[in-house]
Amino acid sequence: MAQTEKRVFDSEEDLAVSLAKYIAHLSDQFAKNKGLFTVVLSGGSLIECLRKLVEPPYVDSIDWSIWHIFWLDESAVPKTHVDSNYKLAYDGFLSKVPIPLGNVYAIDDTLSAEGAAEEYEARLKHLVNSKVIDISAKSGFPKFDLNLLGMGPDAHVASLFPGHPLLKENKKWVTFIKDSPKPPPERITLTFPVINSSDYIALVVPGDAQADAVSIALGGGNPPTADETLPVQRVAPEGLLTWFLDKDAASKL
Ligand SMILES: O=C1O[C@H](COP(=O)(O)O)[C@@H](O)[C@H](O)[C@H]1O
Repeated sequence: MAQTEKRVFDSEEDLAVSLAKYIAHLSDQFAKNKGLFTVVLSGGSLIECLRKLVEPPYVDSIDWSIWHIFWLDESAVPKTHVDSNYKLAYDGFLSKVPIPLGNVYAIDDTLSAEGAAEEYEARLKHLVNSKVIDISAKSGFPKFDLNLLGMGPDAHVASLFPGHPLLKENKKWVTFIKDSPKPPPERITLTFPVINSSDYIALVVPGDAQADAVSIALGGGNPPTADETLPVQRVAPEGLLTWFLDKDAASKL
């Protein structure tokens, strides 16, 4: 069982402030101990929750030069498309902080979903060889320092959806889906073994739409189908899992 902590805030604003402090603290810790900080970004509401990080005091105190940015999942659409997780992250976060361009590893938007997944896995392997990304001694999968996860109302994380065979992928680092129940249908996603090799995972969940899923994951409730755990219930990092909930998301706990 992963080491887990739960933080509940009165408002989404308080959640965003605490998330910025948490990330800034980890960034300092990795700057001192490793000189590098590998960070994985989700799409969705996560990016809006990072808004305090691009404001003083954090924007000025963080050593952005050590940050290396990766994507948890991406839609198979051009980077200019409204469904692009790259576009969301660029507009809301990356364009506001001085992370070196060469440290931003976007998923290739010129390839098919299958091709982009293969290319991203090859790129991650290259970055392991060049010692930008660690490998977990325990799992043999890439080990990111911080994984910033969101969760959908159906308890999906990344592009790993309830009941989908991809939940059980245990060999690939990066895979693709062509029948996503949430549009757009074609997506690229990191797999659970990679997600769970992370040193730190922040599961950032604002809003009441996710309250049922939160209550199943944290309150011991039953998943909709008894024989199938929800995607979020499979999140169990080697390091520390911290839930960031506002009071609406935690309302059914
Ligand atoms: O489709 C996606 O949804 C999840 C959850 O999004 P949210 O808006 O409900 O927080 C997101 O984490 C993922 O990156 C995205 O592709």
